Amino acid sequence: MEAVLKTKNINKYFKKPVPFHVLKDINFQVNKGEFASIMGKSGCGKSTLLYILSTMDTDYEGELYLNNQLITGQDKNHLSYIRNKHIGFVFQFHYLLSEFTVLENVMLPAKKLAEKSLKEIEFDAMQKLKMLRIEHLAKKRASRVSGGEKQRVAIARALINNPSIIMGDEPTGNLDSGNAENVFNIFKELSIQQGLSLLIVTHDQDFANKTDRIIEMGDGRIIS
Ligand SMILES: Nc1ncnc2c1ncn2[C@@H]1O[C@H](COP(=O)(O)OP(=O)(O)OP(=O)(O)O)[C@@H](O)[C@H]1O
Repeated sequence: MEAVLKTKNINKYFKKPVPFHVLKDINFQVNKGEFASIMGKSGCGKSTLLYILSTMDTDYEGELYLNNQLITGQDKNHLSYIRNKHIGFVFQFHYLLSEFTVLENVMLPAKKLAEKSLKEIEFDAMQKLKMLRIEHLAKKRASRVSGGEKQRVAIARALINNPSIIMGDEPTGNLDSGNAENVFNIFKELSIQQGLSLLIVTHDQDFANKTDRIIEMGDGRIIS
């Protein structure tokens, strides 16, 4: 199995307000095309782990690999590049720029990467919007589309640089059941048809049950 993401003995400590061992010996991997979810009680360390896996937090012990490349210890600029190129994020809140159009929002991470011309980026962004069946919204301001549509725009934006993995922190947390199912189906399609890996933190048992694997966390550890 080809690992897209892999951790070796990740441990994390918070020093304040009191010393606290928040993540304990985290060892797992997500394979190419695998759709995995992370579940666990509030406060067990899911967001803290995702913050490390997404390369945002570098203050931990152990090793993190992305596409077999050691990420731990890389400098900030390189981490920012890796994050933008290889990881797509979808959060509970969409974080779209409300005054920008849908198309402009989707184009932003590719503009930041600056590896393609604006014409190419616009073409790619339209392709992603078509894939998510929201191309008719391209010229609308982000503030003018519905909640479910906003989350699909956020997914299109996460996909624009063709990442190896999508990470999500409760991406369906703000959606009604119909829209949540929609997002699940999009993720499933991406994993099957494009071999994209997904690692999604969720409190939604129905959502998790339908993923390929549930990673259960408890008290800072992976328990199953
Ligand atoms: N910056 C911080 N400093 C100190 N303690 C923290 C910090 N961030 C989080 N914690 C603590 O670490 C533990 C894990 O928090 P985390 O946010 O990772 O949990 P979670 O599983 O994502 O919870 P939830 O499901 O409620 O989002 C909690 O006890 C939290 O209070």
